[in-house]
Amino acid sequence: MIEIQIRHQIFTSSGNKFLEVDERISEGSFVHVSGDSGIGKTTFFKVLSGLVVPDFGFIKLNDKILLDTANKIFLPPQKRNISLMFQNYALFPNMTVKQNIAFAQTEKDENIVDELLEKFALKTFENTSPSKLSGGQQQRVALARTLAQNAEIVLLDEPFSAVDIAMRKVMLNELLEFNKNNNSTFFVISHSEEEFESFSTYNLNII
Ligand SMILES: Nc1ncnc2c1ncn2[C@@H]1O[C@H](COP(=O)(O)OP(=O)(O)OP(=O)(O)O)[C@@H](O)[C@H]1O
Repeated sequence: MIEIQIRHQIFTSSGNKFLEVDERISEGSFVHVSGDSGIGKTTFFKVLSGLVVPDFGFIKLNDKILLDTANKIFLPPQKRNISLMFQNYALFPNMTVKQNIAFAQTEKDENIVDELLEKFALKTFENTSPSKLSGGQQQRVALARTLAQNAEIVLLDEPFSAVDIAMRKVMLNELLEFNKNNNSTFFVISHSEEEFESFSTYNLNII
């Protein structure tokens, strides 16, 4: 079970508001995160992963407390076993595609890297710098890198925004398979409701 309680003031162009989340989510869920633009979805991911400390927060993953502001408990990002794919990919320009994907692995496993290169049609670019790739190709590298971490919680911020429809299907199937096989919990921010409606097991709408 994942318990999440967050209250955090965010500063938007239309004034200050509170990002408020209070949810209990079963492990292994595929969570579709929705909400208006600028409502705080990315900030929510940053709080979950430990990049932002909220004004108030309690996050528990099974028996492990990741955050408890009332008791001054804060596990840093590297101790949370959560992987995060940013909207802007944040790939390392001085590494090849393959090195980018392998970098994230705490336990190195080249077979997994090769499998991901294959599945996301990146094999031919494995020794290329990501800066030479198109936006959609870079997004595929970012997603492969995030999955390669094999984390308990996977956070994906608009993971398909730059890829074409055919590749979206491939990537989506890959995510679902990964979700099922690894029992990791996925949180996916996406504006395409209909794409996620049929298979997401939990809806988290931020208001
Ligand atoms: N650490 C922070 N503390 C307070 N406010 C923040 C913080 N980080 C971002 N903000 C503000 O919170 C607001 C919400 O931003 P955020 O990127 O989380 O929204 P979003 O729902 O992901 O938007 P979009 O769907 O357009 O990507 C923005 O106006 C931003 O300036």
